[in-house]
Amino acid sequence: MSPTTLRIATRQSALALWQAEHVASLLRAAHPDLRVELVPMTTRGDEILDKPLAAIGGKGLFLKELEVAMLDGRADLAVHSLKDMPAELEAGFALPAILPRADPADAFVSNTSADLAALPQGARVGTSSLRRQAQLRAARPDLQLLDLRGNVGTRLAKLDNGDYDAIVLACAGLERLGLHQRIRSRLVAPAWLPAPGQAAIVVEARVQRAAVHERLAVLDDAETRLAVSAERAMNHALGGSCTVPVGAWCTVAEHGLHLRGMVGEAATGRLLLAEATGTHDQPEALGLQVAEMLFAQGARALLEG
Ligand SMILES: NCc1[nH]cc(CCC(=O)O)c1CC(=O)O
Repeated sequence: MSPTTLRIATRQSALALWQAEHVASLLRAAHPDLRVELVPMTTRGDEILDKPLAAIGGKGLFLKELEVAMLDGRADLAVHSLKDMPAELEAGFALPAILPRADPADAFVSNTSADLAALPQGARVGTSSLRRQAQLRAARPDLQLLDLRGNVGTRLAKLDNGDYDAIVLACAGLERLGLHQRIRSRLVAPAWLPAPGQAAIVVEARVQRAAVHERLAVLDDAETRLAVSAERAMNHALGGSCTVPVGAWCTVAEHGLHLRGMVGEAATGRLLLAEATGTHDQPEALGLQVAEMLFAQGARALLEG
């Protein structure tokens, strides 16, 4: 029997709520008979704001409570930013819908400088992402890199407060929150790589709930699924977690896929880069191939810190 109500588990940050509401309205439009409700909740990851994510257990912290709600029957699905998902899904869960990707670029945000090159010598840049730190260090070894965690709004407030000369955020998140005007310049591939899965919103549900999957199928974007499958396969092969600086960017053309991958070292700004092309039917094989190329360049030493 097809469900008549779908309850969406979501975190309560402004970005998470926007994304859950976005999925809800797409579902209501696709299925006029369906009731769709949000079930907002707080996760461990939202509560611990004073420590780097890597030190407190990583990305799974933002998912656990939402997955428990699905297991308990308090929610039917959960909406996430794909880049916040661990490389490996929890057993019994699937991603029945991957939405069309937004702008995957990172954003340079500053009240004083127009872009990275314009920052004064020794300027203070805030980001807790090791991937962003490594690429900042590579481009501008002189910069002072400072930790910065919290929701998008919190990070912007700390910038405006004068704690930093610039910060780096995802363009997609700023656009969703109506903060497009905060983007001073875009940090774009191939010179700057986003996180695997950046700018893709995904819907998670229990594997066994086939009727829920049927309702969600209409939201799935085949091209985005191909691109992020390659990026996530690469990240997974590299042992990907948020404790390692990994960037990935896959483009999809009629004749095939093109994947670029990066493993970096935040402390030195050393970057290993690799790229390869593959076919539409084997995005994971392409991800593995680029991971192998990075290992051949010595990625293991960087990944093991
Ligand atoms: N780590 C938080 C997070 N998770 C997803 C996004 C942006 C939206 C997306 O990538 O879909 C952000 C904010 C940021 O990195 O600036």
